Amino acid sequence: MIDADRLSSRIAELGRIGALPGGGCKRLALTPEDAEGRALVTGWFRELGLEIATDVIGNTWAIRPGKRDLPPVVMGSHIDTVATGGLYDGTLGVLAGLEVIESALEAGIETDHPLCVVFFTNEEGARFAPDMMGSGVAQGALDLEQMLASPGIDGTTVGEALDGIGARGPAPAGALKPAAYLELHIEQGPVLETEALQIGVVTGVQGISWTEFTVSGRSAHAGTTPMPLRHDAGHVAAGIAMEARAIARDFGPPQVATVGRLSLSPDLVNVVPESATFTVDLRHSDEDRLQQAEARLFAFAEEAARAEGCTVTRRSLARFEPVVFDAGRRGAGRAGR
Ligand SMILES: NC(=O)NCCC(=O)O
Repeated sequence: MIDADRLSSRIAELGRIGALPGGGCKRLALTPEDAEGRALVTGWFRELGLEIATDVIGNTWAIRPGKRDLPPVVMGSHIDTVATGGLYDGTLGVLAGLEVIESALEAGIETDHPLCVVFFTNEEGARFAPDMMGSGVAQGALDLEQMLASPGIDGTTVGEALDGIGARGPAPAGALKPAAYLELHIEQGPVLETEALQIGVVTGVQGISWTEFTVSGRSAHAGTTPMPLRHDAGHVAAGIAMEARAIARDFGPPQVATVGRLSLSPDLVNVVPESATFTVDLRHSDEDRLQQAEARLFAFAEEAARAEGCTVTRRSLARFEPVVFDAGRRGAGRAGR
């Protein structure tokens, strides 16, 4: 039996780090708050006498040895949050993994495979793109050097931020080789709750496409510049944002589209913007549909910029193909219901 009270109290204690006044918390990756969270969780690993390791991108894991020389069954998630994060997002997966190990230790249960709990660095991608960075590096899906050079929203690179909080470890990327990976995660959307379901087995991960657009036009006086003579970067950005929404509408579920960041320059009430930088997050569980959504958006952006006498450039911040989870593991989840 796991100790649900111990699990809840750990979730609450971790949630006090970076707590927001109205509830929830903010522990952006590799900030001092993240460092405090890492220290707390690693302290719990240490109290159980587990073998702790940290790799070059700050992924940290703890192992309870198994009876046989086999790769570990890994449980975990992340402890970084977005700027308006919930208490359970990521932390549940890490602390539930810890709880499984502690309960097994208390009950004297020995397993063939080692049991491992891990927290991956920058899974949220809120400070540094892309998301799922630590696990991507661990699995060889993302290049370590490129990720270390990735600039954050404040200009600091991942490498600098890792060193800033002393989170860079000696273990090489890919040192953690799981036999299987299990993650308990709070639902990140409202569907289970709307349908009054307690729990679901996740079937896969959406394909993710993050693009940063920069539109360049010409600043001009808002009062005296006739509309046909404008090269309004803000107008083009607004059109592209509307098109992203139209794509989601036309494609239908599960296509989703989000403009999460947008900044105009010079960002003044009475000046036509000379530049606009913004992001579009497109997701779909089918790779062909995702590519079609990207193609439509990119073509629209070119045309919208041209029509306004502006130019547009784009930069890919994240691109992951959809993943379908292992059928055997999913079936095991259903059998246990
Ligand atoms: N909470 C969480 O696991 N986030 C993944 C990042 C994303 O969905 O962009």
